[in-house]
Amino acid sequence: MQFVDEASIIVEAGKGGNGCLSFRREKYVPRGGPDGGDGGHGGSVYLIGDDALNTLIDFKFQRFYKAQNGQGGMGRQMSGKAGEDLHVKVPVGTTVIDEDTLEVIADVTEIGQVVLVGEGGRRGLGNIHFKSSTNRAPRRTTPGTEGDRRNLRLEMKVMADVGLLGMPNAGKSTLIRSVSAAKPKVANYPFTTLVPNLGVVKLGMHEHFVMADVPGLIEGASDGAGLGLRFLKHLTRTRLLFHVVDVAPFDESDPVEAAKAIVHELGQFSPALSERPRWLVLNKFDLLPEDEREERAQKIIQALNWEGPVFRISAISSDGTDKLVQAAYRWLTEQRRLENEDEEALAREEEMRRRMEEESVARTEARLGRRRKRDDEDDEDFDDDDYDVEVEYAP
Ligand SMILES: Nc1nc2c(ncn2[C@@H]2O[C@H](COP(=O)(O)OP(=O)(O)OP(=O)(O)O)[C@@H](O)[C@H]2O)c(=O)[nH]1
Ligand SMILES: [Mg+2]
Repeated sequence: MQFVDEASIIVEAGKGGNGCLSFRREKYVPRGGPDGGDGGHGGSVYLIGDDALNTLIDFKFQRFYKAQNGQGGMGRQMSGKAGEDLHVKVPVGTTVIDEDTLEVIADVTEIGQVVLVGEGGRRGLGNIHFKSSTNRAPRRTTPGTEGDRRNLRLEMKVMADVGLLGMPNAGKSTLIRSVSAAKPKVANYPFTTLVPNLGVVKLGMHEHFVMADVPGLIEGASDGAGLGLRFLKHLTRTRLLFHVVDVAPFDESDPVEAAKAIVHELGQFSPALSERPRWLVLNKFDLLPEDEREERAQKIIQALNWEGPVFRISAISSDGTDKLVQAAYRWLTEQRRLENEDEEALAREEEMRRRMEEESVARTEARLGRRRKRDDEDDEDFDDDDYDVEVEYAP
């Protein structure tokens, strides 16, 4: 799954300091010569690639970046201090675009890569420079020039490694809140999540993976019920799916039926996606008395003929979530290693992508057919063009 994380910022380099107009004034030295010093150059703004950052979220809170102005020149031939440069850290993988000309200024692809985005203003010259044989008392100076000011758009493509799948209210957003810094809205009603959310799950300094929370699915979604299946396509590029099941729905609906419905909808939407590695994540165990838990788990596992990994968690109290994300991280790392080593695995992955693309084309065609039939219906929901989603951060 590919999300585009975006931010708009303004960078402003420092103004150059003005040159100074001054004459020597000392006792016993009448009519001293010019001694106005130069201004200092304005500080420049640079972006620098940093691998400790994974998202552009910080730029939503701070939009304005200004380097220091150069100091003005002073009497007694003293130059002003240059303004300090400003280095703004951006995640590796950031594309920098001039928002006014839409020109791509740079792709930050390496750690420590430095990109000049705002050049500091030039210093002004003091009157000391303008002394000549004909003019011994020049009153001329030059002003410092303005620093560059630019509106920049930062864009970063984020791939989600793990996608969450489940009924509305299953606790998907609660899970992502508990294991990452993302804070999507959580509420006890269906369809709380309306747009996909991304969370970066950190396990250590450099160990992390990205998890995507998408709106819940319900039975009939493949025919357009609820929010439909359009969000599922965002899961097609994840490596691993967590099927989150609420083991104790508050409306006392049957968790087994709910779990089956998801598997069914997934198969309807995309046979290829339903072959993606998937783990069963049984959630809200805290709501069951201890002596009923295992029985409930077994019931769901058997009804689904489930043979893959199963995790029992309580997203709200973070019970079992550490184990889950650690297992996922190990699995993802192993998977990447295999893919790097094994050309066959790579080819399988390519083949899977190709199939998903074909399916997507077929779905679009089928929808167009349906649309022609009922063209009075609201077809906004069936827009296939929103493949790239802007990442939504909760405030
Ligand atoms: N007791 C308990 N409640 C939970 C747990 N996980 C989630 N909930 C509650 O279940 C409700 C739904 O949680 P959400 O995280 O919003 O569910 P969701 O799957 O994101 O729902 P949609 O966005 O509507 O698809 C909220 O009231 C949560 O507080 C849990 O482990 N235990
Ligand atoms: Mg949600």
